[in-house]
Amino acid sequence: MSKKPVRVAVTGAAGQIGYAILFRIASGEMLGKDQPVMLSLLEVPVEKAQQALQGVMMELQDCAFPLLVGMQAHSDPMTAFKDVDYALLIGSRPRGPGMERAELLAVNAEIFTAQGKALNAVASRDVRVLVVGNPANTNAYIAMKSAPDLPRKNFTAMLRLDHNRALSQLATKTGKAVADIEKMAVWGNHSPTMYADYRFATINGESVKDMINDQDWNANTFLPTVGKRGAAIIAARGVSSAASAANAAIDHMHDWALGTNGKWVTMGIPSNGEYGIPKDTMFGFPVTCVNGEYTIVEGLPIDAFSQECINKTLKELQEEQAGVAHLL
Ligand SMILES: NC(=O)C1=CN([C@@H]2O[C@H](COP(=O)(O)OP(=O)(O)OC[C@H]3O[C@@H](n4cnc5c(N)ncnc54)[C@H](O)[C@@H]3O)[C@@H](O)[C@H]2O)C=CC1
Ligand SMILES: O=C([O-])CC(=O)C(=O)O
Repeated sequence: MSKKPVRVAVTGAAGQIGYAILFRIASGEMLGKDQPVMLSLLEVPVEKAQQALQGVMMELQDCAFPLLVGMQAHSDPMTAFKDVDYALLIGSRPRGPGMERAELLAVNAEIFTAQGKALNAVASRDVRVLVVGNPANTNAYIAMKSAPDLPRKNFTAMLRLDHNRALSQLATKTGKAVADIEKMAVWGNHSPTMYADYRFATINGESVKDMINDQDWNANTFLPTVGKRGAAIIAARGVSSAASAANAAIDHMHDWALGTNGKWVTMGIPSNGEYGIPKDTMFGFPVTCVNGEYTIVEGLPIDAFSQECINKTLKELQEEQAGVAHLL
């Protein structure tokens, strides 16, 4: 018997990432090739955006995806999020010329407060939320805080792009296959302060740290390359990463919903105090997933260099959190 369809909301559906992700969700790459989906697509109530969204929907229709059993365009989160099982919050306000960080945080706080409240009011009580729109961790924190009737653990932020970037850099450095790398971890904020940590990583059981054996490369090449990759892509393309961001969002939701078979992945999730990260901080942690639930990989030793990196990214997140506290 075929599975009952699930409702998937995507915000910013007519944007760059929207265009790169919707076709993959509809083809079953996110939730499985046996899982029918209904898409609930949210865009701003602006004629140009709504018209562009209609165009994307025409293309989705033209793909005749067997798993796509329904789709609707929306301009109000209260209708877009009705009964949704999964919500990918991609649309957000980008930083404009001369815009201060505080101003960016404030305009996004408004968007994610409204969307958190709408999820709280109308989404499935089990909705799983991924925030992609930047600043992703703080936007996810705002949405979580605005949805007190939903489980905190169901709000997550996207660190998977940093995780995947780190895997590729390590594969290139070691000359080994990405698929053979296990136990990668990325800690903290989706920003250049994130700490991509390969101390526990293995390739066919061998330690990646021992294989590379170069702390200077770690501190002065690897970490800045992964941390500043978003900016490097903007410099090269003129616009920010979209296909790789969409791919990371697919990976994040896929693994959360369908499990990781014991493999570690990175998710931005609300802390419960693990590794000394204050409760509720939306922080990148290594996790494993089984049956729609994630579990933090606990008990990893944190050396002095790692602690310094973790403290730095935590400090930035706490400053972002403090910057929006009066709006929550
Ligand atoms: N967490 C991560 O790893 C990454 C995050 N991003 C972030 O993802 C976001 C989206 O990126 P793109 O698709 O390239 O941007 P884009 O500008 O191409 O598209 C964003 C879309 O969101 C819509 N939008 C804005 N506010 C909205 C709201 N309140 N409700 C519904 N829709 C809304 C806009 O009309 C626009 O169509 C940006 O904030 C970007 O910085 C991008 C790459 C990686
Ligand atoms: O840097 C940006 O603006 C987009 C982004 O988050 C990334 O590519 O990691």
